[in-house]
Amino acid sequence: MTSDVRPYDAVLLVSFGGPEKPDDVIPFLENVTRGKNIPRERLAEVGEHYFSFGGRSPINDQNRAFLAALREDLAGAGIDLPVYWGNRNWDPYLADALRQMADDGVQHAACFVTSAYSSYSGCRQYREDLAAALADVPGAPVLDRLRHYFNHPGFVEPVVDATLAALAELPADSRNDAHLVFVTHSIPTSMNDASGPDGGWYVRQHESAVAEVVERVRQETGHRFHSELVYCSRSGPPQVPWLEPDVNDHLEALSEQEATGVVIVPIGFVSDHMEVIYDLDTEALDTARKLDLPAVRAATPGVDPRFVAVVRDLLVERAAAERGAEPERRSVGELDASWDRCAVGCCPNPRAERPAVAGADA
Ligand SMILES: CC1=C(CCC(=O)O)c2cc3nc(cc4[nH]c(cc5[nH]c(cc1n2)c(C)c5CCC(=O)O)c(CCC(=O)O)c4C)C(CCC(=O)O)=C3C
Ligand SMILES: [Fe+2]
Repeated sequence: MTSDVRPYDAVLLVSFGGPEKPDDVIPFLENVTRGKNIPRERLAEVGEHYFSFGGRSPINDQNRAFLAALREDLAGAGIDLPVYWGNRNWDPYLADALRQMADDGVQHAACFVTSAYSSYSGCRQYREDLAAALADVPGAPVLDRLRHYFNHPGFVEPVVDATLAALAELPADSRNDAHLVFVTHSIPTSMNDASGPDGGWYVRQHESAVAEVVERVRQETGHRFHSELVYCSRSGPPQVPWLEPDVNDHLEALSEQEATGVVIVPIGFVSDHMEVIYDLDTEALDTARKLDLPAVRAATPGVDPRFVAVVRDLLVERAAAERGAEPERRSVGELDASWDRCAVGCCPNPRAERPAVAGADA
């Protein structure tokens, strides 16, 4: 039975954090954008996205649900480990979680980050913020980071099922020529060019996940759908190039090409973040409506039991590797299972170097 998790004595869920009431919105945005080159107009605009949902991001509730499901999953597999939760940008902060862990005598924790892909924003920035939190907390545990899971079957399978379910919701006569529009968070092209150990991994990992979902949808439906990888939530000054096309521009192009319908698959997001409920459900679906283009947004993995079990699989896998074994590393598609420790210089900070945990140099 694969329940040996030595040397780990805790799991830490590491996430972004989000505001929970209107008064939180501005301080949260200040936390996110400190030291970043984000125009004031963009900040005001993003603030309005949060205010239009009552000043409350869905992300913390998503993480609470994930924590509950994860505790149940581990207990069900006979793994008796405490699970903690800390965010980069909002309460409960990473340092709060580490303080609690130190008080509880935790010595060696495995971190699961709610970002599936490699980039400075999705990887090293979390590792830096964990290092900064460690520096604030005497007696905090040693931290390892569980590997990227964009190509773990427990992530890919829920996305496939969600895509099939969304396809079934399209009007029957628009289904066969529908496009699968895979969406992820845009980042500066320079950040993609530098992502992973030798560059380009952010897009490469997405393309591999997309290809695998499209192939599995073909196996299920007997039909290879048109598909594209596009982007949402661009920020930064207009003269700085970010990954394109934007999902709204892409929908317009599809409409001009007389596409019959689209399924919007938020492949870059593990749960319903503000980007999903605003940038996709509010803005992109509105664009599609104006274009008279039938569109359905596919669900995110959220608390799908297969996705929750990814944490356990990676925990058991990494624990075995730390004990010197050679565990099976599950992955699907053309890329191998991702690395356990990021190489020195992996996903570099575009501004200034800061200490980071859990790298090859740790
Ligand atoms: C790759 C990536 C992910 C996915 C990986 C991961 O999940 O971590 C992600 C997630 C998220 N981004 C989020 C929110 C924001 N991101 C911003 C700004 C930025 N994101 C960037 C990239 C990413 N972001 C970048 C390059 C910037 C520019 C500033 C900078 O260089 O850092 C801003 C500032 C305003 C704006 O400029 O839009 C906000 C408010 C939330 C919370 C949502 C909620 O509340 O539900 C989540 C999960
Ligand atoms: Fe990295």
